[in-house]
Amino acid sequence: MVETTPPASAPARGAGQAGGDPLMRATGIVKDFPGLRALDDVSLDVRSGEIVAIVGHNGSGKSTLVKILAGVHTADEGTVSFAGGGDEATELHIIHQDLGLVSEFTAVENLGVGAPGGLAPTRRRHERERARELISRFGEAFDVDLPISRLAPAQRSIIAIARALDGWTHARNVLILDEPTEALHATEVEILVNAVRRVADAGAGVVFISHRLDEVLGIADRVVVLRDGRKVSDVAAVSLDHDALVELVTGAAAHEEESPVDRSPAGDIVLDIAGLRAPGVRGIDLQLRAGEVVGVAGVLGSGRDLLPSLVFGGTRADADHYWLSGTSYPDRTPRESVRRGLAFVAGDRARYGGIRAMNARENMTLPELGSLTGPGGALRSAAEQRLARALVDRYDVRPARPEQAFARFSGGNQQKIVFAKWLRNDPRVLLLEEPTQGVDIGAKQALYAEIDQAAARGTAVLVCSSDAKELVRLCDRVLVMREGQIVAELSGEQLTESELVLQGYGLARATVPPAMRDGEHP
Ligand SMILES: Nc1ncnc2c1ncn2[C@@H]1O[C@H](COP(=O)(O)OP(=O)(O)OP(=O)(O)O)[C@@H](O)[C@H]1O
Repeated sequence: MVETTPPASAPARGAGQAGGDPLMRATGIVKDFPGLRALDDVSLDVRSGEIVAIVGHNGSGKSTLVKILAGVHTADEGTVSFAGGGDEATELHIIHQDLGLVSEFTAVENLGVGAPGGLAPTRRRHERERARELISRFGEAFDVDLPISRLAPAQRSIIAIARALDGWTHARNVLILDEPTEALHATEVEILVNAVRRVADAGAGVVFISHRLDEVLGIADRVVVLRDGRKVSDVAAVSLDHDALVELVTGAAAHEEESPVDRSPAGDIVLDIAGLRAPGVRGIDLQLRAGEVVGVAGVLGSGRDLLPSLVFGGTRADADHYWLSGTSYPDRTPRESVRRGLAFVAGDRARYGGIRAMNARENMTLPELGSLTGPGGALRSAAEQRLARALVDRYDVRPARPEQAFARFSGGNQQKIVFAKWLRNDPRVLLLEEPTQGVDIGAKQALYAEIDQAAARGTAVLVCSSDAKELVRLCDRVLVMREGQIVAELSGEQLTESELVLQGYGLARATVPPAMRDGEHP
């Protein structure tokens, strides 16, 4: 049993300096799930003023530890304690991977400053202004009256973070952020990191979970590494560099990152769209050829994250024309899109990625069961099981249990299952939104290889990502969006991380997409 015992209060050192007795102390935590020890004798101290990063491969136990600290799970062994008592008791504030927001509510309602609907106009105005002010601390300004399901992932993250920081009665609390930056563009990350640093400087303890190791080294004072449920390292961040951290996470020496593949020239046009329009997207022309990987970059609010769902038919969009494999496809729906060979790995994994109550096997085989059914339409169970087993092995899903419920896999392993589900049928067009979010450094390279191979088999790939490095690694060319329009196209030597960032912010010379030159229309 976990005892949550407030220890004798011991004030921490001055703001901004890690020191004193811990605000939070976990000792000897053990957690077993059926057939699996998720945490094995893990201890963690968090002091006032320090930012502690927890890193580890997918399934290493990070989220389980957070859930135990939060009291969501009960540990089988070990204790968790917090400093202070009464009004001074250290509180724990957590932003989980799924953010814990209500999709149908607006930003104002999610920030808890207004009950949904039914407020007097003056009060509502006041609360709207308050919500705008909270969000503006992150350098952001977006429509606080939209249901947050219509906002970009990064905007939703910002609302969750603003909510967690709002209303603290004293500064010496502990804030845990579980992969808060997965969908954020580099500059958005910087905004968040600065905000988190301010919270620590004011005297809070911060726990930051991320797979982005460079980011971890930039923000953390101390780095705790979990591997297979055990703590293998707990050291000052200054004593680590990228390679040392990779080695601690993977247990193997860091190897050079794969260089981009040399692709054969792209084939015929598979997807040909002109004048795609929807709220936030103002007339986009897009052509994808068989075998090419095209990226979409842009800052928060540029329309970057809207594009895959608009192309897929998950969100309604008008277009002057929309041709798929030479056939007009004016009325798009997700079901029909799948039938016509479109696949969509959505950024919002919790909502669209997988069906939580189904197991991994059912999730992976769901989009296309035709090849697994016999003459009478009955499912050939043995064939389905064989396929599920092969996919679990190929994508290195851990644990390798096709019968385990999707919801019980760690976030990164859920992403591998979603990939396996969409890639297994060689889609004509593969739409990817933040394809490696929550995926650890080893699995990321494996997913990149899968994308390369899909392209080599002739799939046209569209990849929207906040990670410029990822776009440079994966893409033949990258379209840069700003204010709902494509403002540049980068390829060849122009396609660099810095150029993508400059173009995203409109700080570089405009590059006219080749297809728009000389009045030519794609
Ligand atoms: N409710 C559950 N039932 C069974 N197994 C679970 C449950 N929750 C987590 N696990 C397992 O415990 C292990 C640790 O999972 P956890 O979510 O803590 O990993 P993680 O380090 O947060 O991974 P990721 O980086 O992918 O988010 C995994 O093998 C996971 O499948």
